[in-house]
Amino acid sequence: NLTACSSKYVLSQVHPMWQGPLAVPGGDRQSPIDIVVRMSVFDSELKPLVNDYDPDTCQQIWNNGYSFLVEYDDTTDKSTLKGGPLQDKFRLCQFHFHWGESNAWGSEHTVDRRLFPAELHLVHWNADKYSLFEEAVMEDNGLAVIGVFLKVGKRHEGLQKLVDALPTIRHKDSVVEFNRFDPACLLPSNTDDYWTYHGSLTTPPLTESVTWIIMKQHIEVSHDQLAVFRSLLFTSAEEDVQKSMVNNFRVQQPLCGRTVRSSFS
Ligand SMILES: COc1ccc(C)cc1NC(=O)Nc1ccc2c(c1)[B-](O)(O)OC2
Ligand SMILES: [Zn+2]
Repeated sequence: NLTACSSKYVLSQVHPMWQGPLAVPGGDRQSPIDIVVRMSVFDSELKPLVNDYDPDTCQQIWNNGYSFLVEYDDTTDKSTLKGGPLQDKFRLCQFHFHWGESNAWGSEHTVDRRLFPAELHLVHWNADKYSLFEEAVMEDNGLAVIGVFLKVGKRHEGLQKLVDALPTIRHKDSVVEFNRFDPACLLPSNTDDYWTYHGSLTTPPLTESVTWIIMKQHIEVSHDQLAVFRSLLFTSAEEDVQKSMVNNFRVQQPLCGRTVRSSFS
């Protein structure tokens, strides 16, 4: 729908979590999107991704009232991402997931309209250009986010350590120490095949600062592991009505003439 692209301000969908429309300045590169495979353009210049994560930089896991975040110490270059479509070196700051109340939906991006039960986002910021995540999140080319689709299948051994910590952060704003988790274990075996496009955060402030790198290959987690995600709560311990943390995804946004490039033909 071109109207959503040409207007100076686009009203993002009225999202249950955000109580009403959100005006986003100049919203013509919003995320997530549907990746139409046959419309993506193979770019032979795209390099393999180079991720170099140090599990010792893992610090804590917390429930922010919308997802759960595993946060990393990003004060040094110990956990970095470069290569792929990126010109600069990016530092890992956190990863989180989006999921549905059922296995039928939950991802933010889709591939030829196909929904996955969940999607992992590994968030990095441009440490060559900025000195803080808070700065980079407001700037063009400030963030690089790796998206990985989750499918329900065999149990993911690496994920289990994280799943076991979730009951200790059931409520919004709860935090626990979380150490020595290697996020590389959540990447698919093949990270050379991906789609990439310029987009935005999918939650406020919805800034258009993200180079998205969406993996073609998904990872598998078990039904029971995903069920523990759904045992989290949007609400804090004080609230008298507890709401289960499910469907924490944004609806697909208009492509507005953007090209999605693929690293594979
Ligand atoms: C209230 O939220 C904030 C307050 C202050 C600052 C500096 C940033 C944020 N939000 C933020 O970083 N969101 C955010 C960051 C990265 C990603 C996403 C959301 B996603 O689209 O889900 O995947 C990648
Ligand atoms: Zn996300």
